[in-house]
Amino acid sequence: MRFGGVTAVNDLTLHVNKGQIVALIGPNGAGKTTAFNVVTGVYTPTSGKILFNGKDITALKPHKITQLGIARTFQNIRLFKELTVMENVLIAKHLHLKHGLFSTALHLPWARKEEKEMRIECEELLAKVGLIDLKEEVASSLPYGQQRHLEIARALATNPKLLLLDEPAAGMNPQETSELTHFIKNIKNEFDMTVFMIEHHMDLVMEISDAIYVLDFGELIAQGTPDQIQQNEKVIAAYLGVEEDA
Ligand SMILES: Nc1ncnc2c1ncn2[C@@H]1O[C@H](COP(=O)(O)OP(=O)(O)OP(=O)(O)O)[C@@H](O)[C@H]1O
Repeated sequence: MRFGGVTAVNDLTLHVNKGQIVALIGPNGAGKTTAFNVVTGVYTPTSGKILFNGKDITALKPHKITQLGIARTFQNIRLFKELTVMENVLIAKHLHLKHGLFSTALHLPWARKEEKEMRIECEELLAKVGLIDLKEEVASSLPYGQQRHLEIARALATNPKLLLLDEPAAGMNPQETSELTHFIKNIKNEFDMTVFMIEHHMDLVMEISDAIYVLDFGELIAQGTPDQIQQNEKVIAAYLGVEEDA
């Protein structure tokens, strides 16, 4: 992926296998978010291909890619802060509603039925992720860690097969990071989910990843299991030697 004269990601080949948690790590500016943006259709790669379940999804529009089963969260929290936990998840669910928000607003009978079914599905989702007791709380009133959990729950409301998490532990203290680690593990099991994440918190990455890819200046410098990555000298030099969250 080039931006004018800048090659943000160069010659990256990366596989995320079904049922795995795969992490993409690397120093600031290494090209991680650009890689996510290419996968989710925000950018069309200058060259190369993105395959999802064997289908070429290169250059599809973001909403089309979401419909095919890829959901994502962002580095910064993007909740509807004044809406409740339930409403935040319901809005995401509407993306998949056949009749759309307009017919729901008109209270057409088939829209009402679908709305009711959606509410049930959202309640089931919130129960699975441990947020059901907070469903009527306003999003901004939740502690930071739970706002992050809600963002992930909202991404799950589109029934993805693959979940992309862009620095889910950004700004978290060790306690919140540890809770997030359990949260992601739980999601993987509850939803039989495949997870591809960018993360700087090495405790989290090393504990839950099946495979890790390391980018530096847009180039892949290493890939392997957490043990292999921890011992890789190129990685230590490029990344693990620098302070986390730098
Ligand atoms: N839209 C854009 N236009 C021009 N250059 C861009 C654009 N997006 C990213 N870049 C450049 O691409 C390179 C990679 O940036 P990117 O944000 O992908 O890195 P990153 O690894 O996600 O960093 P961070 O950990 O800070 O989020 C940087 O040099 C950045 O300035």
